[in-house]
Amino acid sequence: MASISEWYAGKNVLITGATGFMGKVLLEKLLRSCPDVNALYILVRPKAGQSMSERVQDMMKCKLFDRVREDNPDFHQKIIPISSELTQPGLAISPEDVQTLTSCINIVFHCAATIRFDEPLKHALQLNVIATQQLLSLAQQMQHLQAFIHISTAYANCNRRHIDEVIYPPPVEPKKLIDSLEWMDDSIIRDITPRLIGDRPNTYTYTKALAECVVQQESSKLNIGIIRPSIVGASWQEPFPGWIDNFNGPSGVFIAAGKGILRTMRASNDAVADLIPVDVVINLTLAAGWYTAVHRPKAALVYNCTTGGINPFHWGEIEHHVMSSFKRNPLEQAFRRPNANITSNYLINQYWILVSHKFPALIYDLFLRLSGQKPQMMRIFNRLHKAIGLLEYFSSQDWEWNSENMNMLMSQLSADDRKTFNFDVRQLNWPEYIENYCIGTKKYVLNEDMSDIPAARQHLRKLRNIRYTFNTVLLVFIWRVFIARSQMARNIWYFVVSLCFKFLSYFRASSTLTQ
Ligand SMILES: CCCCCCCCCCCCCCCCCC(=O)SCCNC(=O)CCNC(=O)[C@H](O)C(C)(C)COP(=O)(O)OP(=O)(O)OC[C@H]1O[C@@H](n2cnc3c(N)ncnc32)[C@H](O)[C@@H]1OP(=O)(O)O
Ligand SMILES: NC(=O)C1=CN([C@@H]2O[C@H](COP(=O)(O)OP(=O)(O)OC[C@H]3O[C@@H](n4cnc5c(N)ncnc54)[C@H](OP(=O)(O)O)[C@@H]3O)[C@@H](O)[C@H]2O)C=CC1
Repeated sequence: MASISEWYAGKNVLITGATGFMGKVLLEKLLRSCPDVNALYILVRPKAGQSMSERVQDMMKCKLFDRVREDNPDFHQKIIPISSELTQPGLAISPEDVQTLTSCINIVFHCAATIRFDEPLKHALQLNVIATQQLLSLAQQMQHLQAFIHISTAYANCNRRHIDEVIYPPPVEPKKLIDSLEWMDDSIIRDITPRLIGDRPNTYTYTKALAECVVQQESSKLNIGIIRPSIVGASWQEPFPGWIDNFNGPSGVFIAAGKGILRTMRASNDAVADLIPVDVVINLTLAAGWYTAVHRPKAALVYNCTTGGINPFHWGEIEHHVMSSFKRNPLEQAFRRPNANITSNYLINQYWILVSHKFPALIYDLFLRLSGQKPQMMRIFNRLHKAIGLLEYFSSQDWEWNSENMNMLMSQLSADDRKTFNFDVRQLNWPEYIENYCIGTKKYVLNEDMSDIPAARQHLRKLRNIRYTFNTVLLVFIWRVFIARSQMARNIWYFVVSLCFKFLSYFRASSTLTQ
């Protein structure tokens, strides 16, 4: 049987969400490990004042593509951008482009989605469900399509504790919901959203569950695979360790902790931190594409792409390794020395928020005001509290995912494919991975130079000295206030001083005796 790379040779691939975190890694891996792939069609929209082509050109300059660039400087010729806005009717693809896609595409990878946890329901539905439906309709017109791979999330069914590799009945029939939301006013939708999402934490997980149902409805007409990654983190090995380009999920938390801003967060020390490296997800996705096309399973196969059941690691351990990594490789211009702690106790967390977040922010903003600058720390903390508030649901509990299909797929690969498209997370060394992850946030998200580490360490030493001085001054001040106001404090003070004095005289006496 042909290897995975051989199978992709000569194929035309369609990717949605190629400008996103996972889409970019998918594009890079295809170009690097399947060099004979014919063309990669990517659906892209203009954004933030940049045209589609400018965006694609910028993307290809990204460091992520360095290895591909080395192997093949003309790699960009294989990438064919197609203008598309997924929230528009017909995905806003021109009739000529529809014609091209329907006549040549062999495999579709659907990565695009809104992953924001606070997305208004109507928009999340539009992008995560309706766009998926429209893409499936387009796929049905593709004359040479062999597989359709949909990227879902392991948390689509996070209202269950144990999650099998099956598509669960949707919370509501997607079509009915789409029809009803069409005529509803935004304010009404906002009001009924909590009732609709029920025991799911946000519109993201809710609409991803509906999208799976929409995909299943088409599974009799197409060869479909569904990938459900858990919390996707920096790359483990490919194209280089620690590659990450965004603040989503744990990355923003790590950065905030590394900068010394985040000191406390609600999370359970013993809960499994189901992180999965992005390269593992992409390798599995490409292998699943190959398997779906070659073996044509009768029903859509779901792959829970998780680590918890295979090589578990816990939030408490993550906290420890993140902190020690940022102490060894500090971020530049930290606000305070990195020292974040997680707790599952609401009241303790609130106490530390007050003492370690709000109080220092207030003092710093006061300092900024007095020095004629605009206060900003309180604003940063308010945003941070909003973000971590949305993540706490996922860090305070754990889930069990069955990952039999991932194991089955691994058993189907040749020894060479298992190396080239490695998704065996049993080999993942967590401390090493977390170290590279933290360094990756520094290098690729914050664009900090590793040569600045000595200066960053020096800055941390300065912060430590400021803290010691501040604590000493505070202690002396509080004590002075007490001594001035309370006879009892004065008595304690004299007692402690006389005790120290006696202790010292005793030592002096005993040392003169021994001479
Ligand atoms: C050491 C302790 C260790 C303890 C560990 C505990 C860790 C727990 C982590 C648990 C993670 C669980 C994730 C669960 C995932 C489900 C997986 C998925 O399926 S789906 C995948 C998971 N999906 C997600 O993770 C999505 C979650 N994110 C959201 O929903 C929204 O970003 C938001 C509501 C948090 C903020 O909305 P809003 O206020 O409107 O702000 P915007 O978004 O518009 O961003 C504005 C600017 O700020 C930037 N920036 C953003 N975040 C941070 C940050 N933390 N910091 C700094 N900066 C940040 C951002 O880049 C942007 O910059 P620019 O472009 O302007 O230059
Ligand atoms: N990151 C994670 O932790 C996890 C992600 N997933 C799933 O993986 C997939 C990819 O996630 P990730 O790469 O992290 O997400 P990103 O937010 O990084 O990327 C989303 C992609 O979708 C595109 N997109 C969004 N809206 C539109 C639109 N209206 N029209 C055209 N394109 C649009 C974005 O394009 P643009 O650049 O133009 O905005 C971008 O390319 C998603 O389906 C997500 O649900 C699953 C589990 C975990």
